Amino acid sequence: MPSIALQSVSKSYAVGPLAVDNLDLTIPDGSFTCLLGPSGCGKTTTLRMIAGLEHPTAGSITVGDRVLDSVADGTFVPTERRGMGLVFQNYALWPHLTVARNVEFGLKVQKVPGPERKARVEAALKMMRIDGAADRYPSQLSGGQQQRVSLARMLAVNPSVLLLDEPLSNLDATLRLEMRAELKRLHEETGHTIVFVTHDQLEAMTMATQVAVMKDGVLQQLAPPMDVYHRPANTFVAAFVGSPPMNLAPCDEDGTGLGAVILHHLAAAHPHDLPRIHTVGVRPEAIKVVDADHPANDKEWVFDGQVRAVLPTGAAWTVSLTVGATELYLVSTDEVAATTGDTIRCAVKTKAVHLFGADGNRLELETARAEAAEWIS
Ligand SMILES: Nc1ncnc2c1ncn2[C@@H]1O[C@H](COP(=O)(O)OP(=O)(O)OP(=O)(O)O)[C@@H](O)[C@H]1O
Repeated sequence: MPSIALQSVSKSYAVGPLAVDNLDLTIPDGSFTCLLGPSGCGKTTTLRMIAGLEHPTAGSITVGDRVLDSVADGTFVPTERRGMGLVFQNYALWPHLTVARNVEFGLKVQKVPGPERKARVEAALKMMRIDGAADRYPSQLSGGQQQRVSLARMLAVNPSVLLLDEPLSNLDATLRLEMRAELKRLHEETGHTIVFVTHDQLEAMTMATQVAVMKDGVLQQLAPPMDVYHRPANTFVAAFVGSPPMNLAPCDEDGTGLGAVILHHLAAAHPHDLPRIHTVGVRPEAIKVVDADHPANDKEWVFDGQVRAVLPTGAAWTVSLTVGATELYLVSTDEVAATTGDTIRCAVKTKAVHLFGADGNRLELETARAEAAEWIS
């Protein structure tokens, strides 16, 4: 199936602000696209519009040359003719059918012959590790098991586009991890196009080939997960993706706050980069604990922080520390042998510092430098 393209798509309901605001989004064939954002940002509405369960109030949705929706010329292709498989949070299993019959249902509609139907039902149940419950009814299953049945039902039909709305939300942590791996493997094996709604950044980071980060109905960034992480488009994305989130420090005008201190350091390293930078950001893992006599230098921002708490997670140490009036988090994979109240010396590579302008948008060092040159002249 060719790419799905949403062009200038908006959606308003009778009450409230725009649920989706002028969205341009291309979902390439074979991609695993995660719609990521906090509750109410318009993810589900976007998915439902792709599915044909909701009408856009402006814009168009196309698949290659085929128009699925166009507000301008009144085109609307109903859900069942879009060839997409749907799994929503609320399972929608038939209560009077057993698990196996639920999974079989779509295949019957497609008139798949009996023996093939049986084989496909068995394979889908096995893949979702729910084959032991084939003869039970949905009311006899836990929420997580029901979620797996609805995934199995969709997989059995084998649609070329899978639309999934938080399909793993009711699973426990172990199963969730397994299912992520399963879905990722499935995607790599089948080459299906997957659109996956989640508010869980880890889920998006681990599975997606591209992540669409949304806030208040507006697309904030569309990029591969590593780009979203390493080059967040703005302070919202920087703070939303990552756990603990990126440390953000405003560069207050009186020059006393942490942001200003970092900026001062950057200015020493890059004398013309000062103006336009409003906020600086540092990922927790970019802060390294160094020896107490580690010297200041122009490649790193070196500072002393007071330890508020050391939080070992087993694989790493998360440290909450204060630097002046600012609280920071650092994450270290080496043991941090410090306790509350200790002073530790830390270093951050200058190139690991993220810069944001007054509008919250990312500034590349080169851009900042060019703007500074313009500002100075
Ligand atoms: N049927 C509806 N009528 C009125 N407003 C709605 C309706 N459905 C959604 N909204 C509003 O549209 C906005 C976007 O909702 P949507 O469900 O798409 O967000 P979401 O990002 O999927 O949130 P969640 O993660 O909580 O499901 C919200 O402000 C919501 O209140």
